Amino acid sequence: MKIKAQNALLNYYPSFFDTQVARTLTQSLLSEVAFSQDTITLYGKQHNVPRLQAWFGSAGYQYSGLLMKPFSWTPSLLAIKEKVEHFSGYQFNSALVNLYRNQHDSVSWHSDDEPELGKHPVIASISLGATRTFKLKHKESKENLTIPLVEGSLLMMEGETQEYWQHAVLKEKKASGPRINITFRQLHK
Ligand SMILES: O=C(O)CCC(=O)C(=O)O
Ligand SMILES: [Fe+2]
Repeated sequence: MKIKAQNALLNYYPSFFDTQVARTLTQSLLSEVAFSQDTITLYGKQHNVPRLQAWFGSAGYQYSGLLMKPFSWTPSLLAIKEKVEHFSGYQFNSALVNLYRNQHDSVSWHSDDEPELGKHPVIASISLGATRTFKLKHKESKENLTIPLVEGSLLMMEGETQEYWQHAVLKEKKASGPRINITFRQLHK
């Protein structure tokens, strides 16, 4: 399930978890994870992040002037992490968990290119709950990719992907229920 694009290494597995397992995991995560409404400060003004978030791992995580303190792994997150590690052959020491409450929640264009992630980060992205559209845009050629991330799917982003591409999950007009996304990452500290 390789997705072909220049300067990218993308592999998509739509049924990494079957629907029944995905539903159970969604319910467990909703009760285990203490999601918070974070704010970021831009030009001295505070803004609510347009989704709820929680950060897991041993070290804190800093982006856009926001320092996220880590929670310790919950049973469901650990089980998901172990399955992803076994399947992919990579190890991960942290995860960002996003809760998109409905179609109004989003993540704007960015690359996961924080220095702690290293030059060619490997990012394993698990989607649970509602399907939302994942967009990728090449920084130079402006080539576009659209992947509907379905419930129970795994998207692996590797190689030069973060260096050459940005990605986003934009607000949608069509009503959507809650979606949880987990991005497993390996932080080098
Ligand atoms: O929700 C998604 O599919 C992507 C989330 C994302 O890009 C991130 O957390 O860095
Ligand atoms: Fe991202």
